[in-house]
Amino acid sequence: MEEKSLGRILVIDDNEDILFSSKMLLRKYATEVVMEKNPKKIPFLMSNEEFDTILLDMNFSQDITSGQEGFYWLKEILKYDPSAVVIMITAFGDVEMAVRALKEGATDFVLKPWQNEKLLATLAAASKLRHSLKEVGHLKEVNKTLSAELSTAAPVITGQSLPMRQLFSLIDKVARTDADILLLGENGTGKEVIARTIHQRSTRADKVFVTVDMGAITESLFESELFGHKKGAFTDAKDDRVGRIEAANGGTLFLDEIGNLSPSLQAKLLTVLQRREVIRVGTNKAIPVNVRLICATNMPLRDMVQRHEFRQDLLYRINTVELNLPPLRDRSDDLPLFAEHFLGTYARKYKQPHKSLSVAALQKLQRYSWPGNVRELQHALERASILSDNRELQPDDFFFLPDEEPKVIKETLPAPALQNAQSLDDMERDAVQRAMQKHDGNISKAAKELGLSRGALYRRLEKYAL
Ligand SMILES: Nc1ncnc2c1ncn2[C@@H]1O[C@H](COP(=O)(O)OP(=O)(O)OP(=O)(O)O)[C@@H](O)[C@H]1O
Repeated sequence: MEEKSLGRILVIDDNEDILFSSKMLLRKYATEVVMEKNPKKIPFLMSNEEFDTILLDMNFSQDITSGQEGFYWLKEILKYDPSAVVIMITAFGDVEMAVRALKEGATDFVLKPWQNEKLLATLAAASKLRHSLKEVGHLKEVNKTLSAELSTAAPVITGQSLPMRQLFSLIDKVARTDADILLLGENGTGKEVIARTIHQRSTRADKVFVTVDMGAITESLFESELFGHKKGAFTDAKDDRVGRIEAANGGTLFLDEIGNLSPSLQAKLLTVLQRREVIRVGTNKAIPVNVRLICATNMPLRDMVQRHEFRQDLLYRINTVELNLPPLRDRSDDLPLFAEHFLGTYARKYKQPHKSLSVAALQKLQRYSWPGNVRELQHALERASILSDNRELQPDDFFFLPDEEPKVIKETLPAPALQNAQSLDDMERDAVQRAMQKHDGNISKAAKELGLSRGALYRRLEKYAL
């Protein structure tokens, strides 16, 4: 055993010989050994100090062997520190009493006179347990803090556009069902925000929400990150490690950018999801896991299945319910709400008066195509909040790069036409008209052929009065 690895130990026994011999044995392995003859000092000690392990005698009064005092003090200790690790000392080898002590919250027991090796082994196991209990306590705290932060600092905006109202009514239906969910949508549409909202509205709300960015995990670290590993399983495995899937046990596992997984990693993930158990690298023990799965991607998974880039069986495994997050340009009715919310956030952040949007500025924002969606809107509003002196933000407070020209039109433009702006418009009008005729007025199909979003096509139809 490593020196000082047992942390702080408290020994409570009315027998001075026991106190002395335990101190002699433990001082090498503990950072400190505190000895106490009088159990009545326990409340004082427990409210002022923290101990990693406590060795507690069962019987304090001479000739009394019922263990009642030991049980009483055990309860007292656990009142002060519910995750205290207490080892009972008993001289009588009374199995019934030891079993009762374990039931009442003791971690283990040792018999007097003890063998040093046995006592050290018991303490080593106890110290590991204490370490894990503290870690779990810490993680719970972190999780609580994060959930509290999330619900206060970043409320989800429901939006008032039709697509968002439809989306939230679906969310309310599925959130409490535990069904696995696939979120599809362009970058910045709020997939992660929605995943957290589903978790918060689910029966697992008080459990963990664990995110894994599949796009950021390298092939070599995948198994260790997701499934965990045993100390020594590979060169860099210095400690045992819990994988993200196991860490999410009982809660929600959010796999972001699932479309970025290589085929071999897709196969590994599928196996784990089907079996609902993980095996840490370097072990062969299967650990059952109960997680609610939410996956997200901005990639066209169905097209990828056609092209054999994404496994069909994995798609079926993750898409029990599919939710599509519409791009911001298709829900311009939500812009005023988002703007109001983010302008409020930045006013508080930069300690400024709450700015608003002029009608003209709002119109400019509603005409723009927002390729970066809500994230881009957020940045545009933050920039304008910082740079503009206007209380009411004006169109000039927002700068956008011109909309990308639709791909099909670009490809078919004959070179000479570029000299004349008028004919460029004509050509765009022609292309839009042809696409609409070809698809019998079906906006989605025409937009797809032109490489435009539905919103961008609507604007062009309006512009050319088609
Ligand atoms: N409905 C919403 N309510 C509040 N904030 C939102 C909403 N939708 C998006 N946002 C904000 O927009 C930004 C982008 O959201 P989020 O990260 O959830 O998008 P994403 O679709 O997961 O993006 P990516 O695909 O790039 O990971 C975040 O800062 C988020 O707070």
